[in-house]
Amino acid sequence: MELTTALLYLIPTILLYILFKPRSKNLPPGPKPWPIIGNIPALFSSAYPMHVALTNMARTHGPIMILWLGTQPTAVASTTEAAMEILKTHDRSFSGRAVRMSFRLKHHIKYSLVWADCSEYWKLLRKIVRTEIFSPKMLQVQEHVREQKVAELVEFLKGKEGQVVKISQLVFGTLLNILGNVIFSKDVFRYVGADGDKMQTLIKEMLMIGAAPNLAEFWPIFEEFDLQGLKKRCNQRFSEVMKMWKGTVEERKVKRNEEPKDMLDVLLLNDFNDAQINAVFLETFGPGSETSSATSEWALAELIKNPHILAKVRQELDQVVGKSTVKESDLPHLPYLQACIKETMRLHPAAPFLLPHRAVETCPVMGYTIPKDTQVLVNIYAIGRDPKTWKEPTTFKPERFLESDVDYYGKHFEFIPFGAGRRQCVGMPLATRTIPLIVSNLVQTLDWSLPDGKLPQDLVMNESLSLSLALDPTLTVIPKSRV
Ligand code: HEM
Repeated sequence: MELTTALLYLIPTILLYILFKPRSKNLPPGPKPWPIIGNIPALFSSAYPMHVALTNMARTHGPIMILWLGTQPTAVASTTEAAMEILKTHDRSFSGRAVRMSFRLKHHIKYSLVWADCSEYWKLLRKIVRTEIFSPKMLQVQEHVREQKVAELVEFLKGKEGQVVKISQLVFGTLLNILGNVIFSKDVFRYVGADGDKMQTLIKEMLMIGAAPNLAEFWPIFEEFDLQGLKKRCNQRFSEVMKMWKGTVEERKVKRNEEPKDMLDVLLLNDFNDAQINAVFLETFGPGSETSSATSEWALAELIKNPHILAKVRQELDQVVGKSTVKESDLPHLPYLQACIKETMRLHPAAPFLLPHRAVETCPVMGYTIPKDTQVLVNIYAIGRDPKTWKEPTTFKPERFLESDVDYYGKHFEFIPFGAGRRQCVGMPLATRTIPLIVSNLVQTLDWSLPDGKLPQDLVMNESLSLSLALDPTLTVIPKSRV
């Protein structure tokens, strides 16, 4: 019945599309689209994952190109200059979000930080997050908790000596615990025991569902039918995950901390209601965990694959930290480690297209016209591997960051793993502490070998793109305590 109704909508839409196909002038170049389906076949039937397919297409069509995903125009920026025009010169015009259909949940989207346009509420939320939740003071208050969570990970791994472990799963759990403590001062992941990873499963499933291609994104006419059931499945996970923290929120409403100690205290102090609190929690657990764990996994994989670089990291740790455990306060004194993390983010950006932007008004870019409501992707994967900017672009070479002042804060458009401008990642101050802390502790205290007697050079570094740009297959390693 639903399908029949959908077809009744679709047929007139196709006819209208053929008759009144948008013929905006001066669009950027791009591959020739098919009627109705646009460039979907070129993109999804390619032998390469989407980020590589788009990088290859840009070689033919140039720094800014346009593709039609079904009936929806998508502009893709693939050079430093194009990124700068979008995120700096015309930052306001491109500050909208192209909202993933599966995330358009009734009680969520209204209060979303990630998916809202730059409304007054969005501005307030960002201000609170920046100045009260990830402020230098609050980050310092919680520093010892993050160090403790990383120490627990290391202890667990020491107990797994000689056994094969999937590192990303454990790092993801550690990050959920770090975030759980940022959010409401509680762990949400247990290394052992039934249901210890329930939150992890729900968050991953939600992100996976959200990242899956949704027909309604290509043909918005299908939105209300939810033909693939993606929105419904996402909503179910959201309801379940909310139940996991409901008790904590209710308890805190009754018994408040005098001084704000975590995100929940801050939100209650600012009179946030339950729906607002749920949205903020979800959007901290979601983007915070997956991106940081993918980056930590890539960094460890690169260090294992490049033993001479790992040796330099350990030498720096020996000199700066000696026999003590690496603390967050050591991180500013470990430039080589920091260079390794930057090099990881250049080669393997967790969000290779940032999050999808949207033109809130028609705007020029590099002499072309981007029509209002076009989805805009900034291909930082292509930018990070552009041979015009980077020597030996596909080689893992941390030294390049020691020799330059290029940093990830959003001023150097050739390297923007956290984005730039008004939609830049709000979690950057946390991520830039947590990831080097995890990676340095893992290599300081443990030696790593590969299963089945494989040598470092045998490590396969294939990428897959779903929730984020992930190592595929995931890194399986055997830990051994270092003496
Ligand atoms: C390696 C770690 C991380 C990376 C690479 C990363 C990357 C990004 C990127 C590329 C964006 C979109 C920027 C744009 O569209 O222009 C973003 C947005 C965002 N990130 Fe992160 N992120 C990381 C960690 C975190 C953490 C730890 C949190 C929170 C705890 C977080 C929360 C957010 C939020 C809420 C947004 C949406 C901001 C907005 O639209 O206004 N991220 N992040």
